[in-house]
Amino acid sequence: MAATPISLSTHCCSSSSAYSNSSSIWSHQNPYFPFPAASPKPKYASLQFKCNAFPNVVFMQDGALAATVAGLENEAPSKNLKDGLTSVAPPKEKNQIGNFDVSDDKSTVSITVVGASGDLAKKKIFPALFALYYEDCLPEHFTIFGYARSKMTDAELRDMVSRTLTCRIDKRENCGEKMEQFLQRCFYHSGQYDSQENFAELDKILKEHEAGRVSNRLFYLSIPPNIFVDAVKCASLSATASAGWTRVIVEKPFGRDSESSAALTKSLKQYLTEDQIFRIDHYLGKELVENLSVLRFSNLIFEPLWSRQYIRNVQLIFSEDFGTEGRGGYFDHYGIMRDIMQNHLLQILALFAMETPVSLDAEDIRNEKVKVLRSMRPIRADDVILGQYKSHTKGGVSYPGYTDDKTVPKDSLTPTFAAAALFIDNARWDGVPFLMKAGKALHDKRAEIRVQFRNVPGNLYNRSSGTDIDQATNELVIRVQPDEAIYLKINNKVPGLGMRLDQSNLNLLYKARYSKEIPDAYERLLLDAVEGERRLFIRSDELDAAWALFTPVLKDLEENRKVPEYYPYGSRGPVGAHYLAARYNVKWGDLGVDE
Ligand SMILES: NC(=O)C1=CN([C@@H]2O[C@H](COP(=O)(O)OP(=O)(O)OC[C@H]3O[C@@H](n4cnc5c(N)ncnc54)[C@H](OP(=O)(O)O)[C@@H]3O)[C@@H](O)[C@H]2O)C=CC1
Ligand SMILES: O=C1O[C@H](COP(=O)(O)O)[C@@H](O)[C@H](O)[C@H]1O
Repeated sequence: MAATPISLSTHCCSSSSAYSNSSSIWSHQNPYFPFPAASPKPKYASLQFKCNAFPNVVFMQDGALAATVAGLENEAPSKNLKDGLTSVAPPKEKNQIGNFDVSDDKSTVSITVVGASGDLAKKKIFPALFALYYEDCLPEHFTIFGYARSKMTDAELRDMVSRTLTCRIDKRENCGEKMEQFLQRCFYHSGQYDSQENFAELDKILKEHEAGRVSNRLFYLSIPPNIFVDAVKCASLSATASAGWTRVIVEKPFGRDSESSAALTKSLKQYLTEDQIFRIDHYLGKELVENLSVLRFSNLIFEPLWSRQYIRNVQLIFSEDFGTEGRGGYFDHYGIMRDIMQNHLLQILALFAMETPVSLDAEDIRNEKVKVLRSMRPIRADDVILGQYKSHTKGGVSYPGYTDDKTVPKDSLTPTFAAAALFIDNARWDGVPFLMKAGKALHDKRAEIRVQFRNVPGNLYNRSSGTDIDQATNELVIRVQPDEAIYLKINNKVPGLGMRLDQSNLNLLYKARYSKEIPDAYERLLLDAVEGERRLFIRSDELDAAWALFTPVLKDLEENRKVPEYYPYGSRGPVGAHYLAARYNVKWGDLGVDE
């Protein structure tokens, strides 16, 4: 029986006076109190999306997240796709995958991976597509094409895809059988990225596979950025879907500063409308990043505390325990601030700090994110610490330094580590340091958000308990990876007759709570692109705002040839990061005992 999703759209409060010190946070008069006493009946409850990967969660067409309640009937209204298209069959109760009826015989989706012979295609895109297929998330009629200059037959592509299957599905039941079926849908066409003629050949073959159905086409540009525009031009002029939609997923880097990013956007827009461009930031597809808004807007207990009044600082931390191995050539042109901070960490910051959006619709969310980015104070070069890893020998194993990579110039000053202090000059966040730290070749691999709360004023236990309560402020940690978790550090009494305080974690560890594995970010994003759901993709004004923030400081650091602090491969990074944090009275949270 179909399940009825209950809309979780928030009925949001006005928060204009929320930063005053007045009323108790628990009071119903509190302007942050997000739900009216009696929640109105959801406008509609629709089952627009459902596949095996997400059995308890459905996405409404407007992007609203809805929880299913088993046993109730589906009341789904239907809406057609925006950008596009010719009619898609109205939703049915069964076999509905997002905007597609999986058993719809009239339309088809062709996904072309441009740059199919490359690293990202093998490592992420094909495995994600297979996982979606395995979970029955792709429409009934779909075809996958690999396109690149390398000469390959269909059989060779299939062999490559099956050999590089690194996805979470590979140990599952019937994986081999499903893979065989999936591979039968994969084809390859060799061509140049700047040849309209070659794309016209692709178009011809796509048409044969589409067999007269309404064709919808998704091109995934998994190629180096200098050939993005050529490929978009040729795809758009020679291989656009004639009746259905055409969308293009673009991978970062989206330029290396405001100027080059604007030029790229301008060039892309010669051939595509903004609605057709899906700029990927795969961190937005990570489960815990997706969960950030749920945490904030569907729990009463967090949103009232989400401001300068209660939060002392926020830390956004990314570290990898390996270097730029194999990607030094690309990396040296960008550095860690462009590779990680300007996009992944800044996107998380925007989601973390935004005001409550009007709805969960993509445009409403992206509007709020842009406002955060535009409210940010210019980053001072003095508030940035740069580092670069050097070789190190440990336990008889020697690890290379960054400049030992043959594709990196010996005198490169490109930072592989950076820490920075950022501020949002708006009413909610005035004065709260948002500290970012990102590095390669560090001692561990992690990505997390740490929220350190203010001290308890006039704390009764400050002196008598023998605990340094100043050190024991509440901290909320959202661990994006690995071992996805949300935990809250609280102070509690050590059991016994005495009065000694301890700090413990209230811990939601995903692998203990949920038996199903977490889908890879690329699965979610590819599915969203097929669906036309833009919430997790970067709009051009968001991108402009992100570059407007980072370009001046990058220019300053580069023009002044700021020398990075050298840190040994596998270490915790430069000491300068600690001085930077101390300047704002902050201690990095990832150095604690629970780490
Ligand atoms: N790899 C990763 O982990 C990540 C990659 N990205 C981005 O994704 C995109 C693809 O990355 P990745 O797969 O690593 O890239 P690759 O360097 O592996 O390039 C992909 C394909 O593009 C073709 N190609 C490479 N260099 C050139 C060139 N100079 N001129 C024309 N064609 C070329 C090659 O195919 P052929 O010779 O067969 O035509 C190659 O197989 C890039 O934009 C990258 O920045 C983003 C995040 C992570
Ligand atoms: O975009 C990038 O991300 C990866 C890290 O992604 P993750 O999902 O494995 O955490 C990073 O290694 C790479 O340098 C960067 O370009």
